[in-house]
Amino acid sequence: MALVGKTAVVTGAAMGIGRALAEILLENGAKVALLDINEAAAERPLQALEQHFGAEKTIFLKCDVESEEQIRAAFKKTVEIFGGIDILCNNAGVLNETSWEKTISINLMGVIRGTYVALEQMNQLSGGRGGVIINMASMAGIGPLLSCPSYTASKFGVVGFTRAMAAASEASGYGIRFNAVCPGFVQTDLITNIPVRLGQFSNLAAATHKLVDVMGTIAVSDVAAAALELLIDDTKNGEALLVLQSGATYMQFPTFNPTQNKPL
Ligand SMILES: NC(=O)C1=CN([C@@H]2O[C@H](COP(=O)(O)OP(=O)(O)OC[C@H]3O[C@@H](n4cnc5c(N)ncnc54)[C@H](O)[C@@H]3O)[C@@H](O)[C@H]2O)C=CC1
Ligand SMILES: CC/C=C\C[C@H](O)/C=C/C=C\C=C\C=C\C(=O)[C@@H](O)C/C=C\CCC(=O)O
Repeated sequence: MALVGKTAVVTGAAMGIGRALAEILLENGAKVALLDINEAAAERPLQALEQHFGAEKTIFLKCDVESEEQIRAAFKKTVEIFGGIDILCNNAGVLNETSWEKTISINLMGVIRGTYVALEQMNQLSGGRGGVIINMASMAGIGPLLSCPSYTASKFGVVGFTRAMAAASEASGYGIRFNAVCPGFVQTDLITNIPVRLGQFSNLAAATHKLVDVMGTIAVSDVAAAALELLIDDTKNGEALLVLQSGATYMQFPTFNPTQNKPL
């Protein structure tokens, strides 16, 4: 899908990966609604994006992805201003093993909430224009990160939800592609203060720091470039794209023969 003239919504867009997603979408000709719970953090990046791409191309909407009401209001405003929604990047996420219910509510339920509300606007079966939904998972959605079981569960959930929605969309004719991005460690605020974020698993902080050292970190622009590939390539649906220092790799998952219930 060419992005010129399209409208995108990015959650958690005030900083980090979300901000980079907004930037690459604008660079490729889309209009972008930046949604975030943190209005103050969005102020400067928004000014910079407005200066660079034009004030008419961006809008900031305060929105907590834990609230279906706020998501619906933000999407409605986006449609009023930009005329529709073609792309949703469910990106907002936290790492907090102490408030693990919140981690699940934002990282997994936030993706599901955002998707279901977006379907109201995007689903071709209900008058929408179709499009693409990108969900920000993690390498911890492919293999377990020992120091963050709840975070890992949230990201496994995001990968599973994305793949199931992709199949549902194809079978039903929503006209929407669904893909997940699974980055390794990325240079953002989320990988600071790791011991505090790990809560009862803070004894595993050293092992996690060691993994960061071994794997290295990637830049937010690497993640945005991977997301762009999934957005523009119309053949991609139900993919989980692992993004590491060594490059991006499409994950292979086992397939099952439903009649024999064993791996093909
Ligand atoms: N930094 C990393 O190493 C990796 C991050 N990810 C994922 O990428 C996504 C973005 O993370 P980063 O940019 O690294 O984090 P970040 O902490 O730099 O940015 C997260 C953004 O989400 C916003 N946010 C948090 N809770 C929210 C809520 N309830 N509603 C709306 N916005 C909310 C924050 O205000 C912030 O602007 C997350 O889903 C994260 O799990 C995935 C793999 C690696
Ligand atoms: C503290 C957590 C910070 C950020 C979370 C973020 O989403 C990044 C996750 C990055 C890595 C995920 C690792 C997943 C590990 C696994 O799959 C393990 O089962 C395998 C462990 C190591 C493989 C790497 C290696 O040593 O070659």
